[in-house]
Amino acid sequence: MSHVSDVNPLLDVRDLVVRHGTRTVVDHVSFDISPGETLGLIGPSGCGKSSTAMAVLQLRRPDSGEVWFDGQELTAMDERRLRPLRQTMQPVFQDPYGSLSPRHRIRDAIAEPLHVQGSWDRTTGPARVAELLERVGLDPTHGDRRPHELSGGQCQRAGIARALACEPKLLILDEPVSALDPSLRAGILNLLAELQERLGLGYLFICHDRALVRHFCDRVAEMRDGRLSSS
Ligand SMILES: Nc1ncnc2c1ncn2[C@@H]1O[C@H](COP(=O)(O)OP(=O)(O)OP(=O)(O)O)[C@@H](O)[C@H]1O
Repeated sequence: MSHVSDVNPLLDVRDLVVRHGTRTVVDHVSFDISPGETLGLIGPSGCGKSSTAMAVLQLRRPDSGEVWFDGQELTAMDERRLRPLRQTMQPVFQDPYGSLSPRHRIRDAIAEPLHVQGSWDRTTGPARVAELLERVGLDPTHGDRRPHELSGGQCQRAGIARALACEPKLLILDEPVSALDPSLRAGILNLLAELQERLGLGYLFICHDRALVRHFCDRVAEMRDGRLSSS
C-alpha cells in the first residue's frame, strides 16, 4: 500500500456500463488503479459492485465502456487474445471453499494454473507449489489436503496461492474476508498487504465494511445504484 506508483495505471476503467435486461446495474463507472495501489469499492448490497468486478474481468462482457489493463483494451478482444491477460488479473472470491474444487488436493489446485499456462516443469513444479504454499503462510502438509480439510482462513490462503501461481499484476478481491471468522480476518489482510508490498500488486478491494475499507485501502470509491463517487 505504501508503494503507490506514479506510472500509467495498471487498470483504467472508462464509462463502464452493465445492463441486466432493461436494468442498468453499472452506470457509466470510471476508475483507475496503479501498480501497488488498493482501491476500495464500497456500497450497499445490490448496488453493482460484483457486476463491476465481473465486467472488469470480462467474465461478463460490459454493454459499453472500456477496460484498459496493462496498456491494452480488453472489451474488444476475443477470448483467445484475452486468455494470457486474464492470467495476470486474478479474482479472489468471498467463499473460500467455493473457489477450489472439493475433489482436488490443494497442491494440485495450485499447480493447475501452471499446467494451463504450459509452465509446469516436472522437476521445478513441486518446489514452486511448495514456495507458493509457504508464501501464503501454509506448510507443505496443507498441500496434501482437500479444501474441506482446511479451515476457512487456510482455504482462503490456498485460493490466494492459486491466484499467485498465475503471476498476477492485479487481484480483484470480492469480499475476501467477509465469510471468515473475525479472528481470522486480520491474518488474511496482513498477508494481502505483505504480498502487495513484495510484489507490487494492484488491488480492487470490494467490501461492504466501511471501517475496514478505510483502513485497508489507499482510495475509496463509493457505489450507489450503479453509480460511483470517489473519496
Ligand atoms: N445475472 C443477473 N441477472 C439479472 N440481474 C442481476 C444479475 N446479476 C446481478 N443482477 C442484479 O444486478 C444488481 C447488482 O448486483 P451486484 O451483485 O453487482 O451487486 P453487489 O453490490 O455486488 O451486491 P452484494 O454486495 O449483495 O454482492 C442487483 O440488483 C442484482 O439483483
